[in-house]
Amino acid sequence: MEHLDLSARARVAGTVDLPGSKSISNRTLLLAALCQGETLVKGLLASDDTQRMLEALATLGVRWEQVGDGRDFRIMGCGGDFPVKDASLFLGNAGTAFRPLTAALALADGSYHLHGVPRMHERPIGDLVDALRQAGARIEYLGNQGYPPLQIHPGTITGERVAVKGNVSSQFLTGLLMALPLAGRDITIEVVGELISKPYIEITLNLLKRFGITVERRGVNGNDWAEFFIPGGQTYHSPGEIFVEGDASSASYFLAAGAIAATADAPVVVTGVGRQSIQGDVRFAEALEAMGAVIERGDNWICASRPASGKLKAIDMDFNHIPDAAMTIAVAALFAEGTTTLRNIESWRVKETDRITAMATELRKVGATVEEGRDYLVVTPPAQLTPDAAIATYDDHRIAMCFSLVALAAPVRILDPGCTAKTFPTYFDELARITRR
Ligand SMILES: O=C(O)C1=C[C@@H](OP(=O)(O)O)[C@@H](O)[C@H](O)C1
Ligand SMILES: C=C(OP(=O)(O)O)C(=O)O
Repeated sequence: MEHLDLSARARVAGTVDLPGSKSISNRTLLLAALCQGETLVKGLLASDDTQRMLEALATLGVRWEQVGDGRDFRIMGCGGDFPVKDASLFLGNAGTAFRPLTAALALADGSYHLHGVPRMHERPIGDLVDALRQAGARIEYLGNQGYPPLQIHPGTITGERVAVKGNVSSQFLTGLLMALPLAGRDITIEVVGELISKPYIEITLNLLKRFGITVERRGVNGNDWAEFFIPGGQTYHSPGEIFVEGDASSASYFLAAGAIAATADAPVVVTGVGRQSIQGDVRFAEALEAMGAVIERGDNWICASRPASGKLKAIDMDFNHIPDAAMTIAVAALFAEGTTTLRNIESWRVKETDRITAMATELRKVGATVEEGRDYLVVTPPAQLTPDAAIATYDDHRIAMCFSLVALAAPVRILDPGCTAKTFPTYFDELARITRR
């Protein structure tokens, strides 16, 4: 297997211009397709996940073209009436493509076969399919019940109320929120049980608003996330031009590097996200602050350096709101004094791999003592990190990226480093630019 050997690099300093946000890129592409008219999407992320969405839209007959330096795209929307009515779409392992497209195509009066990589066929989608079926959609499981691949048949939307479970993935609710305005009638979405990953719903609502769609969030019995009312008779309106801000989850690796090893006079700075960001993962910086790191923020940048005392301290925190960036804390914990506990992260088990087990396994390879629970991880660092560990990455971009931080103390081998292409193909080049011996 291909690998990348990272030699020990004790110093880190410099600025990283972040690539575009995955979550915003894929939402924006689909919303632009659902519009009547053209949208210029600026600063789109170039990665496997966005490529899957672009290819899917092309297969569905949505015209788009690359403009300028390659990061800007013009999308010619089709008002939700996809020209191609019978298609097979390969969606890789992109949850932000698979879940919202399932919802949009279930309402699109066509026959669509949706499939992905083997791991995508192990990632649940049953709660979304159940909700769409309540609204009148006709969706068939082609493999295991509750999982992709799916065959969507033409259906008629009849329901006025759908219930969706919120405790496995917020992407199911995101898919419904993006697609149900197409139904042309008043619809209420009821969220059953605890909703996880809430900040991703904020991203969805924010972007829907920019595309002219009104959604009323209604609290019930003190739960602000209980219901979403979508008034009928709405159409998606292109904002004309939309700019994709930098990826806040991708920022986490550089900010953690700064918090571990940068000095205050030569910090690590990421540009593209800051105080104005609409992504929940900017709150990763708060977790670093709790560990003692020095963080500064501007409207469009965040800067990190190590604590004045020199060493990070352990934290015990609920990470349900930032599940992706939280993986970076599990590795930063190797550099902290004491035992770090990450709580309420059960969704890790159904992502690119079972991330709780995978992180525990790989953290142990560098010498950490790790306790793994159903929905938590407890990490105690060793006195010294074990050198030359070979980190398996399970085709999970975030495992490859967060374990690169081990090199701030000990040489480490990252197996299959190319897996970062899912969201950040140039990650290791950027890391090399800011690290020194
Ligand atoms: O909606 C989104 O853009 C995402 C939601 C999160 O998933 P869950 O809601 O499944 O936690 C996150 O992990 C994923 O990377 C992106
Ligand atoms: C969980 C992730 O991806 P997806 O959008 O495929 O759910 C992730 O990027 O960490």
